[in-house]
Amino acid sequence: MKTLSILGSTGSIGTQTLEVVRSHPDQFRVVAISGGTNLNRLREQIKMFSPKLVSVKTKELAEELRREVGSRVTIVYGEEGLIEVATHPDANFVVTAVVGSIGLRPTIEAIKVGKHIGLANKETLVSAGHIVMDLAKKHQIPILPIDSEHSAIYQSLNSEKKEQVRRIILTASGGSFRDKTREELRNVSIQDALKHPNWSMGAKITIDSATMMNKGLEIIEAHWLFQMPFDKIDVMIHPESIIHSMVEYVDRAIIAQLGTPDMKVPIQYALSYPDRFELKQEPLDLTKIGSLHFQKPDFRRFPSLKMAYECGKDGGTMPTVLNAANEEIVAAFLAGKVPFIEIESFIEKVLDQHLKISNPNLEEIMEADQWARKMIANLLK
Ligand SMILES: NC(=O)C1=CN([C@@H]2O[C@H](COP(=O)(O)OP(=O)(O)OC[C@H]3O[C@@H](n4cnc5c(N)ncnc54)[C@H](OP(=O)(O)O)[C@@H]3O)[C@@H](O)[C@H]2O)C=CC1
Ligand SMILES: CC(=O)[C@@H](O)[C@H](O)COP(=O)(O)O
Ligand SMILES: [Mn+2]
Repeated sequence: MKTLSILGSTGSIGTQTLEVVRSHPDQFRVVAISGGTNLNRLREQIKMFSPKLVSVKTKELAEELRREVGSRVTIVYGEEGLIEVATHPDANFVVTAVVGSIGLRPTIEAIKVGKHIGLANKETLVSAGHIVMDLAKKHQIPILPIDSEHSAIYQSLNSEKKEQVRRIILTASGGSFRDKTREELRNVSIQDALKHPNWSMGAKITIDSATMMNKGLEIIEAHWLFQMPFDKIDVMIHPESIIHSMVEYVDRAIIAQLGTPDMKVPIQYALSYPDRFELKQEPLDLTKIGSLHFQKPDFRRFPSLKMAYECGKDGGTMPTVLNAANEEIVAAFLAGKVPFIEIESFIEKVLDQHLKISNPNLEEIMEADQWARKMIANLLK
């Protein structure tokens, strides 16, 4: 039986993780969950899954929830609350489905106390991949990818020798505005940006898909998860999101994982690994789809991709700053403070001013993260 702590249980990945748990009650039990501000969803989840520990974003929300649930559930809050959820002694597996680099410290603490990790929270690896992967190696902790592309790669690598991999090919839908020129991006609305063509996801990642920063973050995520150099990680636009990613081997064989766009597949795979469990879903019928399409991405159209490759290769605190600046400017876009077309130029300005620290420790990572956030705030004034 896997006993789970779920960081971000009220979000898109969190709720789908709980659906997987519900369909296999004999395999999984929920021990601890965390949400941010969505108390209604947490109330439902407490009723349905009876966790021992629940974390929320603020002290006030914790007090409100505590009054309702009494002593049968422990309620905690803030970053320390996330860490308590991630390290709960009764859990053996942590699903990191919180959004943003706030997931970093809880993931690190979970690894230190021996929890296996199902990782959806890509910002953690982008921000401090070297620290997280070194710790996982030291404590012999498996990090199972939940991100659909990385799950596809994990399945396609199938324990073949790393030296025999020629390249990883990450597929990308191209996001909400794939066929628009940069000129046409000038007047797009928040609502339009939030309409992903294939996936229903949280707001932040949906905007990242539209700028293709999501793919940029995924390049860095793949670098750390699979220990691949950046020149062996390619991106290919594939509008249908049926091929979730591929691995090309030295003999030119390409192995891919396919499926309808449904995050329950990679979530369940991470939870059930090394087994596979039944998943009730319409089967993929390629004869109904008929044809699949592929394009090379244009770096001028999607400057986030270029920035991500450059920051990944530069290393040190550059990816940390890229990620934190992106989180802040996407939040500003979603709050109506900045037009979509300007997202990348804000990030570029912050990167230009950053004095890189090579091989940063956790404290230096946190400082670089905070510095980038302040820089965006100043630029927005
Ligand atoms: N959605 C998807 O299909 C995919 C997502 N991912 C990755 O998974 C992660 C989660 O994405 P997604 O589920 O879409 O995001 P959502 O926005 O749907 O959910 C985010 C979760 O994080 C919580 N949260 C946000 N801020 C805080 C905070 N400051 N403190 C505590 N909790 C917080 C939210 O709580 P609340 O809502 O209660 O405020 C919610 O539970 C991201 O890193 C994303 O890149 C990767 C692949 C696919
Ligand atoms: C479902 C998932 O893993 C997302 O990261 C998805 O890949 C986003 O789609 P894009 O390919 O548009 O970034
Ligand atoms: Mn993805």
